[in-house]
Amino acid sequence: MGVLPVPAEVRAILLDIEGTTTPIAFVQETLFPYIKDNVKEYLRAHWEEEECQRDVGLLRKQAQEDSSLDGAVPIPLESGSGEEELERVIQAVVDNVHWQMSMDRKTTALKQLQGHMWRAAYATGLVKGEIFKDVVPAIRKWREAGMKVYIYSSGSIEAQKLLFGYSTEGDILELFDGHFDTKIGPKVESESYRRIAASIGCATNNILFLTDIPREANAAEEADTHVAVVIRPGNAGLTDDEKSYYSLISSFTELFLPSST
Ligand SMILES: CSCCC(=O)C(=O)COP(=O)(O)O
Ligand SMILES: [Mg+2]
Repeated sequence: MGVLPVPAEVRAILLDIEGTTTPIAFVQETLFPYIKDNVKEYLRAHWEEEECQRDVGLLRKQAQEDSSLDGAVPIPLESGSGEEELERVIQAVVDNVHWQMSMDRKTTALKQLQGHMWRAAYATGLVKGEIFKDVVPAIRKWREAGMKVYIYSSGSIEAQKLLFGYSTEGDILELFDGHFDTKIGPKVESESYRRIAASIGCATNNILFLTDIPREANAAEEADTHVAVVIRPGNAGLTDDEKSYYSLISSFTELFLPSST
């Protein structure tokens, strides 16, 4: 590690969040416990709202797709009215959310609900999005050098905007030219990177993707996107093969842009 020259053809930097811009500990020890602790109350309070019903509908559909998986939790339709019936369905949603989270599933259904639930946590100041110190100054420099900067996270776009809008560095949403989540496709599938390039309006090799997860780096690379794996405190260790194969950085300041002499 030290200095990583950015290929001259790169026009856009695509950033993962957890383990890249943000400590894994913040996601695992602050954001996720908030969901586990509050999901039942949230569902009770918002059940009649259209957005909540859409989220439950997505979770129910996902539960049907997951029905053959070990430990899968089905979500029944409400049959009839009454407090007891409502509680039965809400409990099934809670159990489903807990089950998905126990495996750190990245389903769009789970991520949509999480994004909606975090709104109150950020807006009331209970939670502030943690950002590594090198991130903001580096992105400012990249942008000054004419680079476009995008986010691609499994967290929903709404959750991404909350994290950066209410961050330890203030509201830094202006630093990003756009956001992508799993609605464009999973991060471990190369087609997602082709779709992102098409959406940005560039070729896949005009993009440099920074992530902590080798499987994601591999998918991006298969689509001919440049990649670097980010080593941050608390990230999962890499194998020796991964360490020697991928370009590695431990701080965004290690990226060297051709025009930043
Ligand atoms: C952006 S909100 C919290 C992040 C999250 O829910 C998640 O699953 C992290 O995934 P990433 O793709 O950013 O590693
Ligand atoms: Mg990550």
